[in-house]
Amino acid sequence: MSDNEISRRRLLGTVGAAGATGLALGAVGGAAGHAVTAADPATALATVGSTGESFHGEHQSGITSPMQSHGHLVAFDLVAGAGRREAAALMRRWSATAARLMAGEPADDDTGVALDAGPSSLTITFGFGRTFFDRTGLAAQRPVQLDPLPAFSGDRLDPRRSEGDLWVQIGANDALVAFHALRAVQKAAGAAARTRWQMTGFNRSPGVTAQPMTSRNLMGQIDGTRNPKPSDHDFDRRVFVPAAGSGSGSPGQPAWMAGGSYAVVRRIRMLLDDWEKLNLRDQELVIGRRKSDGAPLTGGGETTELDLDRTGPDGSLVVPANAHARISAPEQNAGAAMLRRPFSYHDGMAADGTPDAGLLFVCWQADPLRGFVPVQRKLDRGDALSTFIRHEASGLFAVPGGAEKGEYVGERLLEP
Ligand SMILES: C=CC1=C(C)c2cc3[nH]c(cc4nc(cc5[nH]c(cc1n2)c(C)c5CCC(=O)O)C(CCC(=O)O)=C4C)c(C)c3C=C
Ligand SMILES: [Fe+2]
Repeated sequence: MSDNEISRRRLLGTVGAAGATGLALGAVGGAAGHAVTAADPATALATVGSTGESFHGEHQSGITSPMQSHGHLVAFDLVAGAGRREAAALMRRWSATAARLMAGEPADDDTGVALDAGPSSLTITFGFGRTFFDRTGLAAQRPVQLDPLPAFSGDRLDPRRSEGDLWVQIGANDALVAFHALRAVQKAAGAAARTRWQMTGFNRSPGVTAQPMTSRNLMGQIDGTRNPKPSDHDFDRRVFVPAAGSGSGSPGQPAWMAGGSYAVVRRIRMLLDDWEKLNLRDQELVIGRRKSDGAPLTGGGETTELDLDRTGPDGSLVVPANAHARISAPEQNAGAAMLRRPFSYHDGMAADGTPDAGLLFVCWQADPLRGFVPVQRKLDRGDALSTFIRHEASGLFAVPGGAEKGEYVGERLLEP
């Protein structure tokens, strides 16, 4: 064991105590304005570093886990000649790597990038794309839910940054921990799979607002208010595939998907130069909610229901007919709903000089035909927001249930 590993483990030994006592965030990182070195007096690990998510469980982590400040989405294709055996070995390696990193332990042949940091709420989530099943001879096991998404009129999709045999979502509350996990996953792919595309995103850092609050996107809106909540009576039914025979299931789901979910991934560019030219009132009419606090234009606070029938003194609807929050509401889409868990992205400047920035939109549902598809169909026809966004890449992935101890993710598909 190297000295670095020893010091990392020593540091991790403080994790339990730090987490339990709930350290003041003021202790993080030492004084501002000078570089903090190892010679400075030690402080225990801050809550943000010491918090960890569990790799094992009924569902994979990274679906209902709190949104993290740093993320990587990466798709892989199996190499020519790699089939079911190689895919099973790959999922075994990836699961072992994820379990270690999420516990704050180093990977095999560790790069050292995350040494000294705690788990930092790292999650690593694995999914299978439609093409995975033909490549591995498992076409009979492919869920119909992975049938291609319909083409939408506003789509400007780049196939080189879309789909893929395998998909990995990485999230962490530290940029180095997230990058370290990305490299470890890529390295563990070995000779079996090659990166097809990779995207990097971010959200607010934990602790930067006076109270915990719904995140903002790069248009400045509070985004996520009306997400289904784990405490909702129908949350599990909406988000996760039920076990066969539970009586509550989506039809046609294979047994290996029990406890799993479907991720729709869209890289949605925001046309920020155009958006930022709109005055505040017009920006709020596009969404149907106030920008400052996310409250409906019909009044109340962030969590007050929209009054979709309310008209103003001139007789026009207060929440316009084409407002995004109206068109996407479950009440307008036969109950269709999804759990939105996005990252923002900023990839510098596009060739035309505008910011290449927007939303890595990731949404989770038990069946895309009862979640993303009907809602996007409706948005595609008449959403006021569509003038200011462009869907540039797309992916649909079956994300199996979580692994029990001693099991790897996808084992129920690959070695039933
Ligand atoms: C097909 C699904 C959706 C896409 C694509 C989408 C893109 C998108 N949305 C925002 C900003 C906001 N969306 C809000 C609400 C909202 N959006 C969707 C679906 C998609 N959005 C749903 C299902 C909902 C909830 C509707 C409801 O339950 O009533 C909001 C309002 C606040 C909130 O509830 O989260 C904002 C703001 C952007 C910027 C965007 C693409 C870049
Ligand atoms: Fe939305």
